[in-house]
Amino acid sequence: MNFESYPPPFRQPPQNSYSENYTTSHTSTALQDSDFIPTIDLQCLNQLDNKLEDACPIHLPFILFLGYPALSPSGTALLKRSQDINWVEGLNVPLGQLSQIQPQDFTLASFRVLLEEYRKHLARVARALFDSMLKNLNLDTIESKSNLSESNGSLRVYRYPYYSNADSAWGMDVHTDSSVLSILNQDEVGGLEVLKDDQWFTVKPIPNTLIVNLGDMMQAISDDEYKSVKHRVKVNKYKERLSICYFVFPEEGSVIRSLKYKPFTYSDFQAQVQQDIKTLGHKVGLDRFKLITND
Ligand SMILES: O=C(O)CCC(=O)C(=O)O
Ligand SMILES: [Fe+2]
Repeated sequence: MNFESYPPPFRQPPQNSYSENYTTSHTSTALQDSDFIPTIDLQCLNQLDNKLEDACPIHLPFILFLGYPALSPSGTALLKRSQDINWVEGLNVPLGQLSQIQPQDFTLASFRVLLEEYRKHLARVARALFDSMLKNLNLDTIESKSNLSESNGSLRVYRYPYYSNADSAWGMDVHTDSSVLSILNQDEVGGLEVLKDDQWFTVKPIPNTLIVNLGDMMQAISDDEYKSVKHRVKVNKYKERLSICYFVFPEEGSVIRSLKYKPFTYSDFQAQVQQDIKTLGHKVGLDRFKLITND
Protein backbone atom coordinates (compact mmCIF):
# COMPACT_ATOMS: atom_id res chain seq x y z
CA MET A 1 0.00 0.00 0.00
CA ASN A 2 1.52 3.28 -1.03
CA PHE A 3 0.26 5.58 1.65
CA GLU A 4 2.69 8.28 0.55
CA SER A 5 0.08 9.08 -2.08
CA TYR A 6 -2.38 10.02 0.68
CA PRO A 7 -2.68 13.66 1.67
CA PRO A 8 -0.58 14.21 4.85
CA PRO A 9 -3.51 14.27 7.28
CA PHE A 10 -4.39 10.75 6.22
CA ARG A 11 -0.85 9.41 6.45
CA GLN A 12 -0.56 7.24 9.47
CA PRO A 13 2.47 6.38 11.51
CA PRO A 14 3.03 2.63 11.40
CA GLN A 15 0.93 0.81 13.96
CA ASN A 16 2.39 0.74 17.50
CA SER A 17 4.97 3.37 16.69
CA TYR A 18 2.41 6.11 17.01
CA SER A 19 4.59 8.56 18.86
CA GLU A 20 3.93 10.75 21.84
CA ASN A 21 5.75 13.49 19.99
CA TYR A 22 3.34 13.44 17.14
CA THR A 23 0.37 13.73 19.47
CA THR A 24 1.74 16.36 21.79
CA SER A 25 3.21 18.56 19.11
CA HIS A 26 -0.18 18.69 17.42
CA THR A 27 -2.51 18.87 20.37
CA SER A 28 -3.29 22.52 19.86
CA THR A 29 -4.50 21.90 16.33
CA ALA A 30 -5.41 18.27 15.95
CA LEU A 31 -7.37 17.96 19.16
CA GLN A 32 -8.76 21.41 19.44
CA ASP A 33 -12.50 20.67 19.56
CA SER A 34 -12.69 17.01 20.41
CA ASP A 35 -10.67 13.86 20.34
CA PHE A 36 -12.95 12.23 17.81
CA ILE A 37 -10.20 11.40 15.35
CA PRO A 38 -7.06 11.57 17.38
CA THR A 39 -4.48 11.37 14.63
CA ILE A 40 -5.81 13.84 12.14
CA ASP A 41 -4.04 17.15 11.85
CA LEU A 42 -6.79 19.68 11.37
CA GLN A 43 -4.58 22.63 10.57
CA CYS A 44 -2.69 20.65 7.99
CA LEU A 45 -6.00 19.47 6.53
CA ASN A 46 -7.34 23.00 6.23
CA GLN A 47 -4.15 24.22 4.61
CA LEU A 48 -4.30 21.37 2.13
CA ASP A 49 -7.94 22.08 1.45
CA ASN A 50 -7.05 25.66 0.55
CA LYS A 51 -4.18 24.48 -1.62
CA LEU A 52 -6.51 22.08 -3.42
CA GLU A 53 -8.89 24.91 -4.16
CA ASP A 54 -6.05 27.08 -5.46
CA ALA A 55 -4.52 24.29 -7.50
CA CYS A 56 -7.69 23.35 -9.32
CA PRO A 57 -7.36 25.22 -12.61
CA ILE A 58 -10.05 27.86 -13.00
CA HIS A 59 -11.35 26.47 -16.26
CA LEU A 60 -12.07 23.09 -14.73
CA PRO A 61 -15.34 22.65 -12.89
CA PHE A 62 -13.90 19.79 -10.80
CA ILE A 63 -13.81 20.20 -7.05
CA LEU A 64 -11.33 18.33 -4.92
CA PHE A 65 -12.26 17.85 -1.31
CA LEU A 66 -10.65 16.44 1.73
CA GLY A 67 -12.24 15.34 5.00
CA TYR A 68 -15.49 17.26 4.52
CA PRO A 69 -17.75 15.88 1.79
CA ALA A 70 -20.65 18.33 2.40
CA LEU A 71 -19.97 21.09 -0.11
CA SER A 72 -21.62 24.33 -1.15
CA PRO A 73 -22.50 24.65 -4.86
CA SER A 74 -19.26 26.60 -5.32
CA GLY A 75 -17.33 23.73 -3.79
CA THR A 76 -16.32 25.01 -0.39
CA ALA A 77 -16.71 22.75 2.63
CA LEU A 78 -19.84 23.60 4.60
CA LEU A 79 -18.36 22.39 7.86
CA LYS A 80 -14.84 22.70 9.10
CA ARG A 81 -15.09 21.41 12.68
CA SER A 82 -12.78 18.61 13.71
CA GLN A 83 -15.68 16.47 14.97
CA ASP A 84 -17.17 16.53 11.47
CA ILE A 85 -14.12 15.19 9.69
CA ASN A 86 -14.80 12.20 7.54
CA TRP A 87 -12.03 9.83 6.55
CA VAL A 88 -12.43 10.48 2.86
CA GLU A 89 -11.06 12.50 0.01
CA GLY A 90 -12.75 12.95 -3.33
CA LEU A 91 -13.33 14.61 -6.64
CA ASN A 92 -16.69 16.19 -7.46
CA VAL A 93 -17.58 16.64 -11.12
CA PRO A 94 -20.72 18.62 -12.03
CA LEU A 95 -21.66 16.72 -15.18
CA GLY A 96 -23.66 19.57 -16.69
CA GLN A 97 -20.45 21.57 -16.95
CA LEU A 98 -18.33 19.01 -18.78
CA SER A 99 -18.82 20.81 -22.07
CA GLN A 100 -17.04 23.85 -20.64
CA ILE A 101 -13.84 21.86 -20.50
CA GLN A 102 -11.65 22.60 -23.46
CA PRO A 103 -8.81 20.35 -22.50
CA GLN A 104 -5.49 21.20 -24.01
CA ASP A 105 -3.78 18.04 -23.00
CA PHE A 106 -4.42 14.45 -23.86
CA THR A 107 -5.00 13.19 -20.30
CA LEU A 108 -7.79 15.66 -19.64
CA ALA A 109 -9.33 15.02 -23.02
CA SER A 110 -9.52 11.30 -22.36
CA PHE A 111 -10.78 11.87 -18.83
CA ARG A 112 -13.61 13.97 -20.21
CA VAL A 113 -14.49 11.29 -22.75
CA LEU A 114 -14.63 8.71 -19.96
CA LEU A 115 -16.84 10.93 -17.83
CA GLU A 116 -19.22 11.56 -20.73
CA GLU A 117 -19.42 7.85 -21.37
CA TYR A 118 -20.07 7.06 -17.71
CA ARG A 119 -22.73 9.73 -17.53
CA LYS A 120 -24.45 8.47 -20.67
CA HIS A 121 -24.86 4.94 -19.32
CA LEU A 122 -25.90 5.90 -15.82
CA ALA A 123 -28.32 8.53 -17.13
CA ARG A 124 -30.06 5.76 -19.04
CA VAL A 125 -30.26 3.59 -15.91
CA ALA A 126 -31.56 6.51 -13.83
CA ARG A 127 -34.24 7.44 -16.36
CA ALA A 128 -35.45 3.85 -16.71
CA LEU A 129 -35.67 3.38 -12.93
CA PHE A 130 -37.32 6.73 -12.34
CA ASP A 131 -39.94 6.31 -15.04
CA SER A 132 -40.91 2.88 -13.78
CA MET A 133 -41.21 4.18 -10.23
CA LEU A 134 -43.45 7.00 -11.49
CA LYS A 135 -45.58 4.44 -13.28
CA ASN A 136 -45.94 2.42 -10.08
CA LEU A 137 -47.02 5.56 -8.29
CA ASN A 138 -49.48 6.57 -11.01
CA LEU A 139 -47.50 9.74 -11.48
CA ASP A 140 -46.76 9.30 -15.13
CA THR A 141 -47.07 13.00 -16.07
CA ILE A 142 -44.80 15.38 -17.92
CA GLU A 143 -44.40 17.49 -14.81
CA SER A 144 -43.35 14.50 -12.72
CA LYS A 145 -40.95 13.38 -15.41
CA SER A 146 -39.20 16.75 -15.15
CA ASN A 147 -38.45 15.93 -11.54
CA LEU A 148 -35.42 14.12 -12.94
CA SER A 149 -32.73 15.70 -15.05
CA GLU A 150 -30.49 12.79 -15.80
CA SER A 151 -28.05 14.59 -18.07
CA ASN A 152 -26.98 16.99 -15.34
CA GLY A 153 -26.24 15.63 -11.92
CA SER A 154 -22.82 15.09 -10.52
CA LEU A 155 -20.26 12.40 -10.25
CA ARG A 156 -18.13 11.87 -7.20
CA VAL A 157 -15.08 9.72 -6.94
CA TYR A 158 -14.19 8.84 -3.35
CA ARG A 159 -11.14 7.39 -1.75
CA TYR A 160 -11.47 6.22 1.82
CA PRO A 161 -7.94 5.66 3.14
CA TYR A 162 -7.39 2.66 5.38
CA TYR A 163 -7.00 3.56 9.01
CA SER A 164 -5.59 1.39 11.79
CA ASN A 165 -7.86 3.11 14.29
CA ALA A 166 -10.90 2.55 12.08
CA ASP A 167 -13.41 2.39 14.94
CA SER A 168 -12.79 6.02 15.84
CA ALA A 169 -13.63 7.50 12.44
CA TRP A 170 -16.34 7.42 9.81
CA GLY A 171 -15.58 7.27 6.13
CA MET A 172 -18.85 9.11 5.76
CA ASP A 173 -21.19 9.95 8.60
CA VAL A 174 -24.80 8.83 8.62
CA HIS A 175 -26.83 10.87 6.15
CA THR A 176 -29.48 10.75 3.46
CA ASP A 177 -28.71 11.92 -0.07
CA SER A 178 -30.48 15.05 -1.29
CA SER A 179 -30.71 13.59 -4.80
CA VAL A 180 -33.57 11.86 -6.58
CA LEU A 181 -31.38 8.78 -7.10
CA SER A 182 -27.75 8.01 -6.32
CA ILE A 183 -26.12 5.22 -8.27
CA LEU A 184 -23.05 3.82 -6.62
CA ASN A 185 -20.24 1.72 -7.94
CA GLN A 186 -18.11 0.40 -5.08
CA ASP A 187 -14.98 -1.72 -5.12
CA GLU A 188 -14.65 -5.05 -3.31
CA VAL A 189 -13.53 -3.61 0.05
CA GLY A 190 -17.01 -2.76 1.36
CA GLY A 191 -18.00 -0.51 4.23
CA LEU A 192 -21.32 0.93 3.10
CA GLU A 193 -24.15 0.35 5.58
CA VAL A 194 -27.85 1.14 5.26
CA LEU A 195 -30.45 1.56 7.98
CA LYS A 196 -33.57 -0.55 7.76
CA ASP A 197 -36.08 -1.06 10.59
CA ASP A 198 -33.64 0.56 13.02
CA GLN A 199 -30.91 -1.90 12.15
CA TRP A 200 -27.72 -1.29 10.22
CA PHE A 201 -27.03 -3.64 7.32
CA THR A 202 -23.76 -3.98 5.44
CA VAL A 203 -24.12 -3.65 1.68
CA LYS A 204 -21.96 -6.52 0.54
CA PRO A 205 -19.96 -5.65 -2.57
CA ILE A 206 -20.96 -7.79 -5.55
CA PRO A 207 -18.69 -7.49 -8.60
CA ASN A 208 -20.19 -5.64 -11.57
CA THR A 209 -23.20 -4.57 -9.56
CA LEU A 210 -24.49 -1.06 -9.07
CA ILE A 211 -26.20 0.05 -5.88
CA VAL A 212 -29.10 2.46 -6.18
CA ASN A 213 -29.94 4.62 -3.20
CA LEU A 214 -33.15 6.62 -3.22
CA GLY A 215 -32.67 10.22 -2.13
CA ASP A 216 -34.76 12.87 -0.41
CA MET A 217 -36.29 14.13 -3.68
CA MET A 218 -37.61 10.65 -4.48
CA GLN A 219 -39.17 10.41 -1.05
CA ALA A 220 -41.01 13.71 -1.54
CA ILE A 221 -42.06 12.91 -5.13
CA SER A 222 -43.49 9.59 -3.94
CA ASP A 223 -45.23 11.13 -0.92
CA ASP A 224 -43.14 8.95 1.41
CA GLU A 225 -43.99 5.76 -0.47
CA TYR A 226 -40.28 5.35 -1.24
CA LYS A 227 -37.97 6.28 1.60
CA SER A 228 -34.70 8.15 1.34
CA VAL A 229 -32.33 5.65 2.87
CA LYS A 230 -30.09 6.55 5.79
CA HIS A 231 -26.59 5.27 5.16
CA ARG A 232 -22.99 5.63 6.26
CA VAL A 233 -19.56 4.35 5.33
CA LYS A 234 -17.21 2.51 7.66
CA VAL A 235 -13.47 2.84 7.41
CA ASN A 236 -11.42 -0.27 6.76
CA LYS A 237 -8.46 -1.05 8.99
CA TYR A 238 -6.25 -2.52 6.31
CA LYS A 239 -7.45 -1.50 2.87
CA GLU A 240 -8.36 1.75 1.22
CA ARG A 241 -11.74 1.80 -0.50
CA LEU A 242 -12.76 3.45 -3.76
CA SER A 243 -16.27 4.25 -4.86
CA ILE A 244 -17.91 6.32 -7.57
CA CYS A 245 -21.31 7.82 -7.07
CA TYR A 246 -23.56 9.41 -9.67
CA PHE A 247 -26.21 11.72 -8.22
CA VAL A 248 -29.23 12.91 -10.19
CA PHE A 249 -31.49 15.79 -9.30
CA PRO A 250 -34.66 17.41 -10.61
CA GLU A 251 -34.53 19.80 -13.56
CA GLU A 252 -33.73 23.40 -12.68
CA GLY A 253 -36.98 25.07 -11.58
CA SER A 254 -38.97 21.84 -11.66
CA VAL A 255 -41.49 21.90 -8.81
CA ILE A 256 -42.04 18.84 -6.65
CA ARG A 257 -45.72 18.63 -5.80
CA SER A 258 -47.05 16.10 -3.36
CA LEU A 259 -49.66 15.77 -0.64
CA LYS A 260 -47.33 15.61 2.34
CA TYR A 261 -44.92 18.40 1.38
CA LYS A 262 -45.16 22.05 0.39
CA PRO A 263 -44.37 22.54 -3.30
CA PHE A 264 -40.65 23.14 -3.60
CA THR A 265 -37.80 23.05 -6.09
CA TYR A 266 -34.49 21.34 -5.59
CA SER A 267 -32.85 24.78 -5.28
CA ASP A 268 -35.19 25.61 -2.36
CA PHE A 269 -34.22 22.36 -0.71
CA GLN A 270 -30.52 22.82 -1.30
CA ALA A 271 -30.57 26.37 0.06
CA GLN A 272 -32.34 25.17 3.22
CA VAL A 273 -29.86 22.31 3.69
CA GLN A 274 -26.93 24.69 3.33
CA GLN A 275 -28.42 27.08 5.83
CA ASP A 276 -29.15 24.33 8.36
CA ILE A 277 -25.67 22.88 8.08
CA LYS A 278 -24.15 26.30 8.61
CA THR A 279 -26.37 27.32 11.51
CA LEU A 280 -27.19 24.01 13.22
CA GLY A 281 -24.22 21.91 12.12
CA HIS A 282 -26.43 19.30 10.46
CA LYS A 283 -28.98 18.78 7.72
CA VAL A 284 -32.66 18.77 8.75
CA GLY A 285 -33.83 17.71 5.31
CA LEU A 286 -37.38 16.94 4.29
CA ASP A 287 -38.91 17.78 7.67
CA ARG A 288 -38.41 21.43 6.74
CA PHE A 289 -40.89 21.01 3.88
CA LYS A 290 -43.43 18.68 5.47
CA LEU A 291 -46.99 19.96 5.72
CA ILE A 292 -48.38 19.90 9.22
CA THR A 293 -51.47 17.70 9.36
CA ASN A 294 -53.92 17.36 12.19
CA ASP A 295 -54.27 13.60 12.17
O1 LIG B 1 -18.98 5.68 -0.96
C1 LIG B 1 -20.08 5.21 -0.66
O2 LIG B 1 -20.30 4.00 -0.59
C2 LIG B 1 -21.24 6.09 -0.34
C3 LIG B 1 -21.07 7.53 -0.66
C4 LIG B 1 -22.26 8.31 -0.23
O3 LIG B 1 -23.04 7.91 0.57
C5 LIG B 1 -22.49 9.65 -0.81
O4 LIG B 1 -21.70 10.10 -1.60
O5 LIG B 1 -23.51 10.26 -0.49
FE1 LIG C 1 -24.78 9.14 0.46
